[in-house]
Amino acid sequence: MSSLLQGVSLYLIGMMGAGKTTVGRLLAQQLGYGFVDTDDVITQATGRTINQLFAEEGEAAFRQLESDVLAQISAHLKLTVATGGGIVLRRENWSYLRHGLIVWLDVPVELLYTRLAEDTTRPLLQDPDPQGKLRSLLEQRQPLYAQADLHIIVNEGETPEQIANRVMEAIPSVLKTTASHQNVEN
Ligand SMILES: Nc1ncnc2c1ncn2[C@@H]1O[C@H](COP(=O)(O)OP(=O)(O)O)[C@@H](O)[C@H]1O
Ligand SMILES: O=C(O)C1=C[C@@H](OP(=O)(O)O)[C@@H](O)[C@H](O)C1
Ligand SMILES: [Mg+2]
Repeated sequence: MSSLLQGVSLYLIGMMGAGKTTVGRLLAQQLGYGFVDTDDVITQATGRTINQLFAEEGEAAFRQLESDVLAQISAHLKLTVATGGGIVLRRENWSYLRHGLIVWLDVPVELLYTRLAEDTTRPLLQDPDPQGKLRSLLEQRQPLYAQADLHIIVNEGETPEQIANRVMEAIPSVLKTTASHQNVEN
């Protein structure tokens, strides 16, 4: 598979709780790729948590850091990149994501909510109605996530391993589509 990909990196996008970090690690192992999580790079570089950054600097400053980090990551091949759920919001980020194959992990809001109900590390969910917040964020972002190369609809009860396997199985179909597009256009 990694020879088929020819070193092209994978970028996982999707909502908070979709499993980008968890599934991304597994995919990196399976592909023999490096693994990078944009949130981890930001917290390591700043020495602050995502909660602290949102509280002390604001979301706009966080988004700028996120774009800067993504720009640097996109210079590398052979990575599986777990992004933060809001990476799709900035147009400039798409030019970096397009360096690789973009995979949308699409998880129903009810499932996201059960996964994140006890979680305190996502500042945007520190809201009186976290499920409603997830719903409105998804409504806003869905058309952006839909620009991914690969759309993986995750079902309840599917393990991270099963999801990673489905991504692996789906990759050749996207590469084939890309190649046939090129044939038509050239
Ligand atoms: N397929 C899955 N089934 C059950 N729980 C999962 C699954 N994938 C991820 N999780 C859990 O959901 C939470 C969010 O996962 P995470 O990988 O951090 O998502 P993201 O990076 O997309 O926000 C974590 O507690 C993780 O263990
Ligand atoms: O959806 C978002 O806007 C965010 C998602 C988080 O990452 P995960 O998607 O890994 O939870 C993190 O970047 C930050 O809390 C903002
Ligand atoms: Mg994550």
